[in-house]
Amino acid sequence: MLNKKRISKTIVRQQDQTDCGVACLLSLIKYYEGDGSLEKLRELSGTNRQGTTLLGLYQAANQLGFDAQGCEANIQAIIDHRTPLILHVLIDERLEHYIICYRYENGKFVIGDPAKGIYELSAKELEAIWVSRTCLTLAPNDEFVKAKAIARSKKVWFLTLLKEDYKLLGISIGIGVTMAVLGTSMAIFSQKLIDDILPSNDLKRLLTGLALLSFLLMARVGFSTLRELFLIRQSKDFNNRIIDKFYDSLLRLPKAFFDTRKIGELVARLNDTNRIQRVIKFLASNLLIDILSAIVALSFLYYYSWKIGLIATINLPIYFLIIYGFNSKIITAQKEVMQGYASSESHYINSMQGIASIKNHNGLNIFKKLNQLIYGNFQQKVFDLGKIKIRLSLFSGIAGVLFLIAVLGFGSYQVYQQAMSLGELMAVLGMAGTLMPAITNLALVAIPINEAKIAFQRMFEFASMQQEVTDGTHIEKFDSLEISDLTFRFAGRSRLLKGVNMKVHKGECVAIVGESGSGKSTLGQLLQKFYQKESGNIIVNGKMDLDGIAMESWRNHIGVVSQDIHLFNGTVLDNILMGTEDSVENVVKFVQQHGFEPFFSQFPQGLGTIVGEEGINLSGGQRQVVALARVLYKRPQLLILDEATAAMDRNTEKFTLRLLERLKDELTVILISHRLHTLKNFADRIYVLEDGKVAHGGGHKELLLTHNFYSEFWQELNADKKPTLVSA
Ligand SMILES: Nc1ncnc2c1ncn2[C@@H]1O[C@H](COP(=O)(O)OP(=O)(O)OP(=O)(O)O)[C@@H](O)[C@H]1O
Repeated sequence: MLNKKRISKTIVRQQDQTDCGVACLLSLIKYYEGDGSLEKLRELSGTNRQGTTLLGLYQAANQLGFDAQGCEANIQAIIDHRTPLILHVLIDERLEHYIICYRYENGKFVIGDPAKGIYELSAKELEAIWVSRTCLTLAPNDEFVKAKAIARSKKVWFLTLLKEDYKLLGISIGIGVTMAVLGTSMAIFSQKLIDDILPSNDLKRLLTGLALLSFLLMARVGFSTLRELFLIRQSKDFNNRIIDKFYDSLLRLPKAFFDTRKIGELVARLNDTNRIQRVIKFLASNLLIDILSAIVALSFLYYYSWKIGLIATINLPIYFLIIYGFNSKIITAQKEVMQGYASSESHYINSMQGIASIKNHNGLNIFKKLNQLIYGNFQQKVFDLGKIKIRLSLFSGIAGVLFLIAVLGFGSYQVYQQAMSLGELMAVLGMAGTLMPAITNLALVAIPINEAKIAFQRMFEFASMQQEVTDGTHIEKFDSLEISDLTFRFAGRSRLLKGVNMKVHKGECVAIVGESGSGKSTLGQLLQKFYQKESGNIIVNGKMDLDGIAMESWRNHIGVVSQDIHLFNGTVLDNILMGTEDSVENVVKFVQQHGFEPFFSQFPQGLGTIVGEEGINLSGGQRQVVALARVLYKRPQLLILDEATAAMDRNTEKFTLRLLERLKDELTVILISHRLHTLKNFADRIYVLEDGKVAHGGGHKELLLTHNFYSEFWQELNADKKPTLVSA
């Protein structure tokens, strides 16, 4: 029998239309008691704005510990298949969608639909929408990680973050306990004052009592200040530590992670760490005091009147029931607020970065409207959460008032009956006055805890991702690189490189040319170890596979100037040094020796000119010159230039090529370029990338003998140069 309860508990709803595939996969992960997030699955499956391919789902499932298989099947095969599978269907004859078919039972298919939930379909109904007849079967294998194991590692991660704070937190908790006890002194004193001191007419007793009370209250103020001090110190240390750890984990994630993320979302998550700290502080400062205040106050209530104590005890579960009812609503609303915040942050960054395109396209109004929509949506979520919180406070507030009235009413009755003194009534009211806010705070504690839980969850999601593999063999120098039968595909995409073969030796310059989108830059990125190849070999120095070489060692030997040059905030000098400790004189010497001086002297303050967001904007060509100086200063042995001269004027490009020619003995160059005319005299070999393979390779003359992308260029150029008859 199919466990429908388990299905309805584990089905994950899609966040938008493109998520249906990953939502199906996540539902099945949860169905098999695992855990995960849409975020992670999106990355593993290469989900983008068009959605997820079945191939992407297959790849993600296999990486997550499933034995997955994509197949074509028919209805009978699904009836016979007794475990859940994902079907690719067509809704309303046009919309591609994924659903889960859990099982065929009692003449119907039990369907889990990330858009609509759980329902049943007859064979005929399913046949009508399952047009492609493709499906993904999956069964968890030994590598499948159960949710419990994930929760354990989450806990360990969190505790390691908090470990160094135990002492400070312990001290502030200790102070908190003392404060909770001292907090009762006022109530006790009021009882003594009314029942004993005032009737005795003894001024000395009154003064002694007041002095004692002043001392206790002062001590409370002193302790409170001290505790605040400890807590802000803990805040500072914890925030530094958590951001340091999180930022470090982020930087160590593979490049593929950043390809699919919006910067705003990442920044929002970094800011989320503050929420966690706020809650730790709140818990350490308020929670324990509230618990202790409640216990102490309740004990005193029992001490003065067991009946009033009982009234209080009965009242407590009411609060917790109220909170329990609100819990899931708050969690969902809070998640949405955070998501809304991340989206609006991302929208700001995106629009600021693309300000030129917005202006050129007269897109101000559209972006303004978009902002109203995105930010409005965020504020609506904040409003919705606020409404839930207000409802919660309202109910708990009403329960509080009812409780106080009950205590006052019953206490007054006791005084009428002379079962209680007036002073005791005052003390009881005082105690009830401390008990109520403490209980209300405890009842509301679910909110910050949930907030921190979500923030932690969002942070852990990134921090726990597989980082770049950095270890391996160190190499002393670079001699040669040989690529054979290299294949590669981006997650969920068809194969981009289908068996690339090429080689380059020390002192050589090879060029890679081909149409846009043929995979040249991707090949360059594979050489930078940004992505994992699918198959084939990249052999370094004739013996070592690139995969086995330590990341740091490899990156020490290579230098890259890529299509998108990023200059960091700081001076030109800072950008050349990139954190290396060296004297300015040495950099100046380097700049002079390499002939960069005329370029940098054009900048207002030469090497000291501030570039990047806070300084002047350099032209595209100037940026490329700075990037070239930066990479050569690193003294790489293998230089990868990806359209590195594309923005330069003819003279600057000539300077660059001459400089590289000069350095050729100590430098191997891989040049990815569309500037084919430059290659004739510069490149020792030219590889033409076509349909994922090196279709042609050789020197300039050799390539001109066959028909290819490179020879076509020269043919057209020569044709253009032929004299034409000018009609009179
Ligand atoms: N991170 C990515 N995820 C998925 N697909 C990608 C990613 N990066 C690039 N692609 C795709 O891979 C293909 C090859 O891109 P690549 O940048 O390597 O081409 P290219 O030959 O260098 O093009 P160009 O000459 O225009 O620079 C393109 O279709 C591109 O859309």
